[in-house]
Amino acid sequence: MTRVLISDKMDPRAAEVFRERGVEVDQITGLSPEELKKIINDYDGLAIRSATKVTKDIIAEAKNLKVIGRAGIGVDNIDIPAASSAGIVVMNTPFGNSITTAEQAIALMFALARQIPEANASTQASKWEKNRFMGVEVSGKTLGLIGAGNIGSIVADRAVGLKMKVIAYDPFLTPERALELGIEKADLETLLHKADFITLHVPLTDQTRNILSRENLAKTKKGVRIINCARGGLIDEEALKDALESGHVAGAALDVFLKEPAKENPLFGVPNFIATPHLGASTTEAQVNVAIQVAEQMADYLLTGGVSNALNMPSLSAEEAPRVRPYMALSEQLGRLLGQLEGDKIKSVSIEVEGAAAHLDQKPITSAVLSGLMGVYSQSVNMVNAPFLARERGLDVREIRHDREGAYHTLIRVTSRDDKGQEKSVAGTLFGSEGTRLVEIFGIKIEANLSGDMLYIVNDDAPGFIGRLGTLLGKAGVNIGTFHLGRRNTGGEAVLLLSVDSPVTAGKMAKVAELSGVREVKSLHFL
Ligand SMILES: NC(=O)C1=CN([C@@H]2O[C@H](COP(=O)(O)OP(=O)(O)OC[C@H]3O[C@@H](n4cnc5c(N)ncnc54)[C@H](O)[C@@H]3O)[C@@H](O)[C@H]2O)C=CC1
Ligand SMILES: O=C(O)C(=O)COP(=O)(O)O
Repeated sequence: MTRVLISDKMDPRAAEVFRERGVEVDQITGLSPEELKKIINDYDGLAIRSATKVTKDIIAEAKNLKVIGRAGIGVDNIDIPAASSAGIVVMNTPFGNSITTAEQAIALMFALARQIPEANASTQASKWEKNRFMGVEVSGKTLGLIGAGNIGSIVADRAVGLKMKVIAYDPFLTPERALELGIEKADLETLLHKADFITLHVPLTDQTRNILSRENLAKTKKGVRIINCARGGLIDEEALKDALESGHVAGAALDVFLKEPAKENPLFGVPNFIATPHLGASTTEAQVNVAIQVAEQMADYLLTGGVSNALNMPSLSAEEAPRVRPYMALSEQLGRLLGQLEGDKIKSVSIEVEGAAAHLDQKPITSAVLSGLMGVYSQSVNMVNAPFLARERGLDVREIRHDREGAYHTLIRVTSRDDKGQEKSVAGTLFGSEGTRLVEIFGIKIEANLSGDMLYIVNDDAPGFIGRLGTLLGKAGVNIGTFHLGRRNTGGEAVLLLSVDSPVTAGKMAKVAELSGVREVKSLHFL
């Protein structure tokens, strides 16, 4: 039975969805890394929010884990390279909590502008300090967005509605999109100089870490107010403390901290500072959205192979999966065939799709070819980690799509190139419900099913050979299942692909190799 662990607080609808889909689910929150390590091996899926840290060490113990689902956006608590090399799909829910988080940023902007938390505390302490809490209007002010992706764009939309002027620093924001949002694209320097409010909506990466450094904070306009609902680590907390204390920064509201849970922080107790405990995504609506979505996505993957919102694998919808799966099987076989015949001589590979295959997303096909090719060397290779391992090995991979239809209604051709530039190519098609078929090997037309144990023999195309081979294999007790023959038009060379009932031992292979007329022999295995 497929089993999933939910290791963070999550709306109960996640567990309901898993159960409705026939997936067994345990929800155990607050586990220490050691406790999680001990039990993770029992699960096929792990559903988390931001509290669980899925480190390399945890992944090393997760021998059965196939998918990690993040009910939310940020995946900086997951070691994605480690998951990828272990063949584990990592998926998130990129839109389910965006509105909620954007609303939190706007709420914090108002809280800063009108000092609402302090005014609340003072009033309830019976002080009635009407003169102390003089605020500022946001209307007409400049809001500087650092990051204008999903959340940043929603913040921009709300801020434009509040009659603010919005400028955005985001190298990936196109001028057309900026125009559509009614905002202005700016470089970081300009934004720092002009903004009355700055709000951060970028992921935490090596490029964004400390983006509001001490140096950059010093470049901001005096009296600026800063909001961070994205990730701790984007702002130098010590420098922000100093800037608040000196009055250069008039206020700061942080939902996220360098170290979470933030039980202690240099900013705590500093004037004009507002803190919330990573509540950006915490509304009923957002939590229901992300819980249902993550459970659906994970169940789809575990039960049907459908992939959505994966960060380390191409998407494949549950509806698309049955249509693409036969192509993936064919691609895997072609990759495996080439991998077994050409081995580590392969320096580059090109994957061509033609006919019906050209209308499909090519990414799953490429992943499947690479998974077959690299799977020859390691049993832990799969669709997720194959492209990653190929890159690591320096394998050059090209994808080519032909709209033309040739002799077959659909065709996949895989060509390898060795370091001397020599090309070897295999091609296959799908035959309706009958499944996959190899149709060409190294320039020779053939028709063969690639499955189980097989023998690949290149021999002189001369009378009597097949009889001699049959006799030898018969005497050796090797039962032939299927027999496929192809010949080159020139050069008197033929190719034989035989399926055999059990692997042929090295001793018997040597006897075949000695048979007169044999130029090459190899035993092959397919899944
Ligand atoms: N506080 C909370 O509870 C929540 C926090 N978040 C966080 O909000 C952040 C933004 O989320 P989304 O808008 O959904 O992400 P997104 O991926 O849609 O947008 C991020 C934007 O940042 C831009 N960007 C990337 N690198 C950049 C750089 N070096 N300089 C400037 N811009 C850069 C990208 O081009 C992109 O447009 C993430 O860090 C996410 O983890 C998300 C949900 C809830
Ligand atoms: O979705 C995100 O990136 C968040 O930061 C939300 O975190 P949470 O699920 O509330 O722990």
